Amino acid sequence: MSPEGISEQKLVYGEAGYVLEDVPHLTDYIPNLPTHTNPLQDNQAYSVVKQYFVNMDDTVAQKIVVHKSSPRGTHFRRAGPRQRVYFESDEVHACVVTCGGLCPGLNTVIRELVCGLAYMYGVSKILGIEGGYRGFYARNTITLTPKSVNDIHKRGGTILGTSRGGHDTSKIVDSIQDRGINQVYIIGGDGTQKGASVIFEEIKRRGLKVSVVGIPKTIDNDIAVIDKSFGFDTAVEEAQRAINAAHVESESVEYGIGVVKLMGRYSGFIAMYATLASRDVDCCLIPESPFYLEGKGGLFEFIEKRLKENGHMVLVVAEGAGQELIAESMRFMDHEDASGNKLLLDVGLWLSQKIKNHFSTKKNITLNLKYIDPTYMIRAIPSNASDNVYCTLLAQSALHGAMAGYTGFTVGPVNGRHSYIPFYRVTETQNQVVITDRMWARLLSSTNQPSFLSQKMVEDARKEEESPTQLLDGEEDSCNHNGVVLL
Ligand SMILES: Nc1ncnc2c1ncn2[C@@H]1O[C@H](COP(=O)(O)OP(=O)(O)OP(=O)(O)O)[C@@H](O)[C@H]1O
Ligand SMILES: O=P(O)(O)OC[C@H]1O[C@](O)(CO)[C@@H](O)[C@@H]1O
Ligand SMILES: [Mg+2]
Repeated sequence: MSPEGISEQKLVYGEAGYVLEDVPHLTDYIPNLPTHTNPLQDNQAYSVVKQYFVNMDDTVAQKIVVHKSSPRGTHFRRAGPRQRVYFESDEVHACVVTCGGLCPGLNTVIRELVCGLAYMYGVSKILGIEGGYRGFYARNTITLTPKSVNDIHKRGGTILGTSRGGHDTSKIVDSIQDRGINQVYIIGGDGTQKGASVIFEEIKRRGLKVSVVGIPKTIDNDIAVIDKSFGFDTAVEEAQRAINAAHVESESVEYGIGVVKLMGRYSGFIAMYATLASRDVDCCLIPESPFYLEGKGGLFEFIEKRLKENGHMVLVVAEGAGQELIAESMRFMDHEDASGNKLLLDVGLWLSQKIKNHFSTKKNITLNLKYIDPTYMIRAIPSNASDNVYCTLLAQSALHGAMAGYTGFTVGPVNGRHSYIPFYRVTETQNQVVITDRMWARLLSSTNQPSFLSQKMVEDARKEEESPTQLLDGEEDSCNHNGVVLL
């Protein structure tokens, strides 16, 4: 064990710099566990599929842009059903919990976990834990069956309820142990995955035959390593309605400005992709890219220019953008939510006021500014078709992993292939937009907005581009940070 009580990393080295960052297995701490034939072997739907079972040696490369002489680098265990399983169908007692903020697709993941366990593995004991982590010890449970979850994917939110805070590891593990649960499916964001990791450590310390599986959820797309998180596509699509409204409003009046606030506490992915998708946005502001209002190259100057050119403009701002500017101009209150996440000040309202004041006092222009905040409306809708498919794959990959005896892992696509990733890899950093990367450059050239970067930042970024190793790393970052859609 490392000093923090976290298990040692399971690293397997191969030739030419190959490294497998493997996930824990129940047999790591419970020797001589019996295995069983995978029931899928006799399942009509699967028995005809060639090579249905994943080869034990299959791994997924984290870096796919490589140079001739570069080492092969980090790999993760490929997700999918295994020939042998470590649970018999009637032995499984699974539970599902949802934690953190809402996200389109939560109900789809719950549904597919229940249906997958029941239809593929013949599991009949599945519990829903109500109200997030604290529900393990403070709330009732719900029995989940394929019938009871049949049409929940058509609803937004989570049928189980969710919460922030309330993670009491020993009470949670006591509850798991007392109820005889042996597969725990935990759906949630970065905080939730940290919580899942300590639950796994405690289960391992107690020597319990319990698989702990994390399914990454966050509308912000800020979970590291995986290509993108479920609900993100739905959010980008739904954001178009708000942007369209802002565009219609602003172009219908004199000096019209539409300001749209989108979610993204630390990462501006929704704002960036919604802007790129729309083409009606004149300026996108995200937490990763500092901006300034006054003076040459500032936001006010750009707004004035666009208004002169087009008579109207649309501005998209991620909720975490410009927080340091707001803090400077207001009495800053450093508040946190129950999980310790920083509570943000409303950048949309603040910015709208600042823009209106500037033009009325300094330019003698009365703007027609409409501020639209669709954030919770976007988060509360059901997932779209592509997210539904994605949620299904996530759920199925998760339960195949648990049945195969893997534990202490998060499931997710890495370069398009579903993989089992150790908890520490998804919790050690947050996924953010890299503003010296090509995707942000694409956005800047699409909106033709200023970069707001100082000369020094531009020079530093250029130096990085000129170094071949840096370039390689940068390319890889693009893949993981910007999702599977990179060209
Ligand atoms: N370091 C941690 N250790 C144990 N539990 C944690 C930790 N961080 C957060 N949690 C627990 O995880 C749950 C969810 O955390 P949080 O509210 O930060 O949401 P999240 O999972 O990050 O999702 P999102 O931020 O995308 O809405 C909470 O119940 C919280 O107590
Ligand atoms: O649900 P709450 O506590 O209002 O939190 C809102 C936050 O949750 C997120 O939607 C992430 O789940 C962020 O985008 C947002 O800042
Ligand atoms: Mg979080």
